[in-house]
Amino acid sequence: MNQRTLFDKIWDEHVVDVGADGTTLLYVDRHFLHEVTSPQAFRGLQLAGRRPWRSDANLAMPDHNVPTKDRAAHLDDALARAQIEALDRNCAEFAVPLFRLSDPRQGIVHVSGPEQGASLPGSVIVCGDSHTSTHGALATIAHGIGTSEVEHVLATQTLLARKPARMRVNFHGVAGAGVSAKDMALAMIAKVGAAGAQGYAIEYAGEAVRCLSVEARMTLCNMSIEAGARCGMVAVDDKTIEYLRGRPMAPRGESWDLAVRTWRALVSDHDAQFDVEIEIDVGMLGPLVTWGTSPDMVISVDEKIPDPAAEKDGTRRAGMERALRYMDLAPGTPITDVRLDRIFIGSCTNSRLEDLRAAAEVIRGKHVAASIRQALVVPGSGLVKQQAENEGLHQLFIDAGFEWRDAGCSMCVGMNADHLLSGERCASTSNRNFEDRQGVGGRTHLVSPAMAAAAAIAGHFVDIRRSS
Ligand SMILES: CC(C)[C@H](C(=O)O)[C@@H](O)C(=O)O
Ligand code: SF4
Repeated sequence: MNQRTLFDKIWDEHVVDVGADGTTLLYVDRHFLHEVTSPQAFRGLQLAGRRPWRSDANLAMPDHNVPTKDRAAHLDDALARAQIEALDRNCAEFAVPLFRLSDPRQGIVHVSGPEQGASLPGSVIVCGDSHTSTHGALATIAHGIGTSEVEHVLATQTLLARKPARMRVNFHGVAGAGVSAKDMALAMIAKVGAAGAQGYAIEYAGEAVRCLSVEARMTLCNMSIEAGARCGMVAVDDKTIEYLRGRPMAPRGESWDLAVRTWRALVSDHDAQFDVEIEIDVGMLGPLVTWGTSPDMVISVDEKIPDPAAEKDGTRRAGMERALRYMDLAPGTPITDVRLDRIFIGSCTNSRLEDLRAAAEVIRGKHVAASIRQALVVPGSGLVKQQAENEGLHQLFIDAGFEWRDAGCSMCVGMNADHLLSGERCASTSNRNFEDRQGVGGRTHLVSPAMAAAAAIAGHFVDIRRSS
C-alpha cells in the first residue's frame, strides 16, 4: 500500500480541484483574522457585494496593535484605533465571530485559537499572518496567507496552493536542564538555515518531540517560518487528544468519540517517504541565544560571539559583519558578558501558561537588576493571564519588578506603545530578531522564557544550567 506522510493525508482530504500546472484548490476548515491584514479583504468583499462562504469557519480578534495596559482609556493611537474599530464593524457586518478587546478570550490569534479548541487535528488552517504555522502542533496544515488570499478564503472557503515538498526534522535524545522547545526551534533553524526549508512542509518527529507538551510543540511549530518553511506540524498522540478534550470549540459527546477515532490516523505511515530528513540530538544542545539579525545567527549561552574572519564564504562573512555592527557586538565576547536594557516575555512563540511558569520559576524571590530599564510580561491571551493570576504567577513577576500586562503581540513587533528605543538591547522570547523589529534601531536577542527571566535578574545573559 502507498505509504503517506501526515502532510499528504491532510492535503489529500482537502483537494477540491487540481489545475493542469499542479495548482490545487484547497478547502480551508478554519480561517483566523486579525486587525492588521483583514481591512482590505473585507473592503474587497464589500465592493464585490459578496458574503463569507461559511461565517462560522472564521474567528477574528485584534492582537497586533492593541494596548497592553489601561486598554479602555488608551486607544489613543489613531491607526490602531481605526484598525480595531474596523475589525469590530467588519465582523458585525459579515457575521464573523469576534473576540473583542474587552473579551477575556481575546489574545494573540495563535494563542487564543488553539486555546479555544478552534484548531482541530486534520484541518487546513490559514490566517493573514506568517506564524499561523503554530497551529501545526495539533496535526494541521497551518500557514500564513496574504491579504488578497484572506479575501479569497472569506468569499470561497478555499485557497489556491501548490504542494510543498516534505521535510522531517527528527529530534533524538533527552533534552538537558535549561533546554526548551525554544532552543530546539533555534537549533533547527541554525541547522537548516533561515531560508533552508523554503518550499517545504516540515513534520517534527522523534522521541524529544513526543516528550514535549502540546504548548511546547506550538513553540516549535511557530518558528517553522523562520527556517522559510511553508508550515510545521506534529502528529497526533495522546497529548494532542488530552489537550483538546473539553475545549469550548472542540467536538462533544458522540462527535468527540468519532473525531478522536479519525484523529488517531493522523500520523505519517511507517514507511512514508520524505524529500529531506534532518537529525538533531537534543542531548547536545545548551540554552541558546541569538547574537545577530537573523534567527539562525545563534550560539549556546556558554559560547562567544563568532568572528566573521573565520567565515570562508564571502557573502556570509559580509552578513555577519553587518549584523555585528547593527548589534554593536565584538567577535570573541562571551555572550554572558552582554548587558541588556529590556526584557520581553511574550509573543505567539512563548506566552502560554507553561512559558510564564518557566519564567516565574527562575525569578521567584529575586529582583530585576537595577540596570534593566523595563521587564515586560505579556500573556498570550486574556485566559492565560487569568490562569496565571489564579496560580499567583503575576505576584511573583510584580514583586520581582516586572510589568504585568494585558494580552497582545506587544514588543514582539512594536506596533503598539511597547517598543525598543534606538540602540536598546532586549532579551526577547519572540521569534524574529531582524533589524528594527522591536523598534527602530532596537537590538533583539531571541531566547527561551527561562533564559529571558534569568537575564532580567542578572542584567546580562546567564547560563541557567549553572545559576540557581
Ligand atoms: C503583521 C503580520 C502580517 C506579521 C506576520 O505575518 O508575521 C506579524 O505577525 C509578524 O510577526 O511580523
Ligand atoms: S506575537 Fe509577534 S510573531 Fe506572533 S503574530 Fe504577533 S507580531 Fe507576529
